[in-house]
Amino acid sequence: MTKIYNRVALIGLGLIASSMAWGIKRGGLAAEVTGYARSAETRETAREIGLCDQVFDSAAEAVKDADLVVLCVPVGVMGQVAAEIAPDLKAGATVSDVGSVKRQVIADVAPHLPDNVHFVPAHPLAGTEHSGPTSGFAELFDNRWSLIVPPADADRVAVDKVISFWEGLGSNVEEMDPDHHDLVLAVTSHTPHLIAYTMVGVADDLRRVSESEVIKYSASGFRDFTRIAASDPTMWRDVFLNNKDATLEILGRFTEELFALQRAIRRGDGDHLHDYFTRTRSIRRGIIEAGQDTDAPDFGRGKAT
Ligand SMILES: NC(=O)C1=CN([C@@H]2O[C@H](COP(=O)(O)OP(=O)(O)OC[C@H]3O[C@@H](n4cnc5c(N)ncnc54)[C@H](O)[C@@H]3O)[C@@H](O)[C@H]2O)C=CC1
Ligand SMILES: O=C(O)C(=O)Cc1ccc(O)cc1
Repeated sequence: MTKIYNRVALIGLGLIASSMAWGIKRGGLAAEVTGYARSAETRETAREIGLCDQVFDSAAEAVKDADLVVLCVPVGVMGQVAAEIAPDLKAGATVSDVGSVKRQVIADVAPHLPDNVHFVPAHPLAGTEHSGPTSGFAELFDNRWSLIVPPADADRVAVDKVISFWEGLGSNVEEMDPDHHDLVLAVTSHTPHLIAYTMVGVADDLRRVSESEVIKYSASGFRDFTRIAASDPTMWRDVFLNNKDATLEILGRFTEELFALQRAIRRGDGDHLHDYFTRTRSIRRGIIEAGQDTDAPDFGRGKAT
């Protein structure tokens, strides 16, 4: 049990905040956790399940006396929430967030914060397709990366405390610059989500294949697509609207490659397809052999041909 903060305030009580609340309890990372969510129903549920020590009816009350305030709302409303809490932040407090996009969130939040608080944005690379206060679990961040994205002039002590906090929640932590974060996430998370949404939409449009067949006969790839495409629409709308440049860049490259593969299929160019798939297979194997896939214990090992 390592107490890092006296009072932590969680604003927005969905999947990530509820996982943090349970994880804070598990690790003894704070003496007290307070919470606030916009909807009265969410606040009531949070009270019923004992998610926080206190759930307040306003964000201002929840952040009073908090040493760490974490914004756990969709990225499109981060700025609005920062403006709401700014007058009530304790001097010397740290404000952080868990948004999936960093450059726009920093641009939206930073101008509202008083000079006497620290701003240390973060992003846990862990989640599920579920949302809301009952969807969280303490183990969500175990052995997953959390990226810390501090401004260049950030207070080192404040940054190190946020790092210890995420380590206490079970994460492996690395620091990253906001633009690079947004490009990496556009490749590894945002564009893949859009592709999953599209593929499930295509299957839904194709009336010759019934819905029950889609589920019944789906091999694991498509099953994963349907899981991902069940993610929260508000959260993902905000991700794309706020990481426009990087996702458009990656989508542009994706569609070019897709057209090239489409042409190879039409022309019967098996060499193109085989070369392409050989290259992509070696990327996956390289990641696993380098021991960088924290999720894949043995998968694929010893099968190199
Ligand atoms: N779901 C995931 O897999 C991951 C999500 N994130 C990021 O974490 C953040 C939260 O996502 P989730 O917990 O999944 O969402 P969620 O939908 O489960 O929870 C969001 C919460 O914010 C509240 N909220 C919305 N607007 C608000 C406002 N204006 N003021 C106060 N509360 C408000 C909602 O009532 C809800 O309690 C997002 O920024 C998302 O990009 C980061 C990593 C993974
Ligand atoms: O559920 C999944 O597969 C995810 O990809 C979870 C996720 C969603 C959004 C993030 O910003 C980080 C992780």
